[in-house]
Amino acid sequence: MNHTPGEFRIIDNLQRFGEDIQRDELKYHNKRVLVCKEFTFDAAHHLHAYEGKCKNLHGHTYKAVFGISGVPNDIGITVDFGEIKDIWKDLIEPYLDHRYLNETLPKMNTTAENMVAWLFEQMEQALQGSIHLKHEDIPCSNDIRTEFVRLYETPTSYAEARREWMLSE
Ligand SMILES: Nc1nc2c(c(=O)[nH]1)N=C([C@H](O)[C@H](O)COP(=O)(O)OP(=O)(O)OP(=O)(O)O)CN2
Repeated sequence: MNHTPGEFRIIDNLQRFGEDIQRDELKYHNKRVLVCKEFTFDAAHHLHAYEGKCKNLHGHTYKAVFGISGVPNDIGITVDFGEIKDIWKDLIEPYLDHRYLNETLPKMNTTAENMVAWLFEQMEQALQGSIHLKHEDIPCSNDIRTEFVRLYETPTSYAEARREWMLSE
Protein backbone atom coordinates (compact mmCIF):
# COMPACT_ATOMS: atom_id res chain seq x y z
CA MET A 1 0.00 0.00 0.00
CA ASN A 2 1.15 3.51 -0.85
CA HIS A 3 1.35 5.79 2.20
CA THR A 4 1.59 9.08 0.33
CA PRO A 5 -1.78 10.88 0.41
CA GLY A 6 -1.96 11.56 -3.36
CA GLU A 7 -5.18 12.55 -5.14
CA PHE A 8 -8.57 12.06 -3.48
CA ARG A 9 -10.12 8.91 -4.94
CA ILE A 10 -12.53 6.07 -4.25
CA ILE A 11 -10.63 3.39 -2.34
CA ASP A 12 -10.55 0.13 -4.28
CA ASN A 13 -8.20 -1.87 -2.04
CA LEU A 14 -9.12 -2.13 1.65
CA GLN A 15 -6.27 -2.86 4.02
CA ARG A 16 -6.25 -6.61 4.76
CA PHE A 17 -5.35 -7.89 8.24
CA GLY A 18 -2.59 -10.48 8.02
CA GLU A 19 -1.52 -9.37 4.55
CA ASP A 20 -1.15 -5.59 4.39
CA ILE A 21 -0.83 -5.21 8.16
CA GLN A 22 0.28 -7.76 10.77
CA ARG A 23 -0.93 -8.15 14.35
CA ASP A 24 2.38 -6.96 15.77
CA GLU A 25 1.94 -3.69 13.82
CA LEU A 26 -1.39 -2.74 15.44
CA LYS A 27 0.18 -1.06 18.45
CA TYR A 28 1.81 2.19 17.37
CA HIS A 29 3.43 3.20 20.67
CA ASN A 30 4.00 2.20 24.27
CA LYS A 31 3.19 5.52 25.96
CA ARG A 32 0.49 6.30 28.52
CA VAL A 33 -2.52 8.10 26.99
CA LEU A 34 -5.78 9.49 28.31
CA VAL A 35 -9.18 8.36 27.03
CA CYS A 36 -12.31 10.27 27.99
CA LYS A 37 -15.99 9.41 27.96
CA GLU A 38 -19.00 11.60 28.78
CA PHE A 39 -22.40 10.67 30.16
CA THR A 40 -25.47 12.69 31.12
CA PHE A 41 -28.15 12.02 33.69
CA ASP A 42 -31.20 13.82 35.03
CA ALA A 43 -31.68 13.98 38.77
CA ALA A 44 -33.34 15.86 41.61
CA HIS A 45 -31.66 17.10 44.78
CA HIS A 46 -31.52 19.85 47.37
CA LEU A 47 -28.80 21.25 49.58
CA HIS A 48 -28.77 21.46 53.39
CA ALA A 49 -27.29 24.28 55.48
CA TYR A 50 -27.45 26.47 52.38
CA GLU A 51 -29.39 29.70 52.02
CA GLY A 52 -30.47 30.20 48.44
CA LYS A 53 -32.47 28.63 45.67
CA CYS A 54 -30.68 25.30 45.92
CA LYS A 55 -32.20 24.55 49.33
CA ASN A 56 -35.43 23.92 47.41
CA LEU A 57 -35.97 20.60 45.65
CA HIS A 58 -34.84 21.07 42.04
CA GLY A 59 -33.39 19.15 39.13
CA HIS A 60 -30.43 19.22 36.77
CA THR A 61 -29.28 17.55 33.62
CA TYR A 62 -25.81 16.66 34.89
CA LYS A 63 -22.85 15.77 32.67
CA ALA A 64 -20.06 13.53 33.96
CA VAL A 65 -16.73 13.31 32.10
CA PHE A 66 -14.33 10.47 32.99
CA GLY A 67 -10.64 10.62 32.07
CA ILE A 68 -8.91 7.23 32.23
CA SER A 69 -5.27 6.63 31.37
CA GLY A 70 -3.20 3.60 30.50
CA VAL A 71 -0.76 2.14 28.03
CA PRO A 72 -2.48 0.69 24.95
CA ASN A 73 -2.63 -3.10 24.64
CA ASP A 74 -1.31 -5.07 21.67
CA ILE A 75 -4.14 -3.90 19.40
CA GLY A 76 -3.78 -0.24 20.41
CA ILE A 77 -6.61 0.04 22.95
CA THR A 78 -6.11 1.41 26.45
CA VAL A 79 -9.59 0.74 27.79
CA ASP A 80 -12.50 0.04 25.47
CA PHE A 81 -14.98 2.94 25.40
CA GLY A 82 -17.65 0.23 25.61
CA GLU A 83 -16.10 -1.04 28.84
CA ILE A 84 -16.39 2.42 30.40
CA LYS A 85 -20.00 2.59 29.27
CA ASP A 86 -20.75 -0.84 30.80
CA ILE A 87 -19.35 0.31 34.15
CA TRP A 88 -21.41 3.49 33.94
CA LYS A 89 -24.63 1.70 32.96
CA ASP A 90 -24.38 -1.16 35.45
CA LEU A 91 -22.68 0.32 38.49
CA ILE A 92 -23.07 4.10 38.52
CA GLU A 93 -26.05 5.33 36.51
CA PRO A 94 -28.64 3.35 38.55
CA TYR A 95 -27.85 5.60 41.54
CA LEU A 96 -28.17 8.79 39.53
CA ASP A 97 -30.51 8.87 36.56
CA HIS A 98 -34.05 10.00 37.43
CA ARG A 99 -33.21 9.62 41.11
CA TYR A 100 -33.57 11.74 44.21
CA LEU A 101 -29.86 12.04 44.95
CA ASN A 102 -30.28 12.82 48.66
CA GLU A 103 -31.76 9.33 48.92
CA THR A 104 -29.61 7.21 46.58
CA LEU A 105 -26.11 8.56 47.33
CA PRO A 106 -24.21 7.97 50.58
CA LYS A 107 -25.10 10.51 53.26
CA MET A 108 -23.63 13.81 52.07
CA ASN A 109 -24.71 17.24 50.99
CA THR A 110 -25.34 16.62 47.29
CA THR A 111 -22.98 19.33 46.06
CA ALA A 112 -21.05 18.87 42.85
CA GLU A 113 -17.85 18.71 44.94
CA ASN A 114 -19.13 15.79 47.02
CA MET A 115 -20.71 13.92 44.14
CA VAL A 116 -17.65 14.12 41.91
CA ALA A 117 -15.50 12.39 44.57
CA TRP A 118 -18.08 9.60 44.82
CA LEU A 119 -18.04 9.23 41.02
CA PHE A 120 -14.24 8.98 41.07
CA GLU A 121 -14.39 6.23 43.73
CA GLN A 122 -16.96 4.21 41.81
CA MET A 123 -15.04 4.30 38.52
CA GLU A 124 -11.70 3.57 40.17
CA GLN A 125 -13.09 0.62 42.14
CA ALA A 126 -14.67 -0.83 39.01
CA LEU A 127 -11.49 -0.47 36.95
CA GLN A 128 -9.22 -1.90 39.64
CA GLY A 129 -11.62 -4.71 40.42
CA SER A 130 -11.98 -5.58 36.71
CA ILE A 131 -15.64 -6.22 37.49
CA HIS A 132 -16.56 -5.86 33.85
CA LEU A 133 -14.87 -7.78 31.12
CA LYS A 134 -17.63 -8.22 28.57
CA HIS A 135 -15.14 -7.37 25.85
CA GLU A 136 -12.87 -10.24 26.86
CA ASP A 137 -11.38 -10.58 23.40
CA ILE A 138 -9.98 -7.07 23.78
CA PRO A 139 -8.01 -7.19 27.03
CA CYS A 140 -7.42 -3.91 28.82
CA SER A 141 -3.86 -2.70 29.09
CA ASN A 142 -2.11 -2.95 32.41
CA ASP A 143 -2.25 -0.12 34.87
CA ILE A 144 -5.41 1.65 33.70
CA ARG A 145 -6.46 4.29 36.20
CA THR A 146 -8.93 7.09 36.67
CA GLU A 147 -7.11 10.39 36.22
CA PHE A 148 -10.00 12.79 36.66
CA VAL A 149 -13.75 13.09 36.81
CA ARG A 150 -15.52 16.33 35.95
CA LEU A 151 -19.14 16.79 36.94
CA TYR A 152 -21.19 19.57 35.35
CA GLU A 153 -24.20 20.56 37.42
CA THR A 154 -25.23 23.18 34.88
CA PRO A 155 -23.65 24.03 31.52
CA THR A 156 -21.56 26.69 33.29
CA SER A 157 -20.80 25.10 36.69
CA TYR A 158 -18.66 22.04 37.34
CA ALA A 159 -16.47 20.39 39.96
CA GLU A 160 -13.47 18.21 39.19
CA ALA A 161 -11.79 15.40 41.12
CA ARG A 162 -8.18 14.68 40.16
CA ARG A 163 -6.26 11.52 40.93
CA GLU A 164 -3.51 13.23 42.90
CA TRP A 165 -6.06 14.92 45.16
CA MET A 166 -8.24 11.85 45.59
CA LEU A 167 -5.36 9.56 46.57
CA SER A 168 -3.31 11.91 48.72
CA GLU A 169 -5.86 13.95 50.67
N1 LIG B 1 -19.67 25.17 44.86
C1 LIG B 1 -20.99 24.85 44.67
N2 LIG B 1 -21.89 25.80 44.62
C2 LIG B 1 -23.19 25.50 44.39
C3 LIG B 1 -23.57 24.15 44.20
C4 LIG B 1 -22.58 23.14 44.28
O1 LIG B 1 -22.82 21.94 44.13
N3 LIG B 1 -21.30 23.53 44.52
N4 LIG B 1 -24.85 23.86 43.91
C5 LIG B 1 -25.78 24.79 43.77
C6 LIG B 1 -27.16 24.45 43.30
O2 LIG B 1 -27.37 23.05 43.26
C7 LIG B 1 -27.56 25.11 41.95
O3 LIG B 1 -28.65 24.42 41.32
C8 LIG B 1 -26.51 25.21 40.91
O4 LIG B 1 -25.93 26.47 41.02
P1 LIG B 1 -25.81 27.59 39.90
O5 LIG B 1 -24.66 27.30 39.00
O6 LIG B 1 -25.80 28.91 40.57
O7 LIG B 1 -27.17 27.36 39.08
P2 LIG B 1 -27.79 28.22 37.88
O8 LIG B 1 -29.03 27.53 37.48
O9 LIG B 1 -27.91 29.65 38.27
O10 LIG B 1 -26.69 28.04 36.75
P3 LIG B 1 -26.44 28.85 35.39
O11 LIG B 1 -25.70 27.88 34.51
O12 LIG B 1 -25.58 30.04 35.78
O13 LIG B 1 -27.79 29.24 34.85
C9 LIG B 1 -25.49 26.19 44.08
N5 LIG B 1 -24.12 26.47 44.32
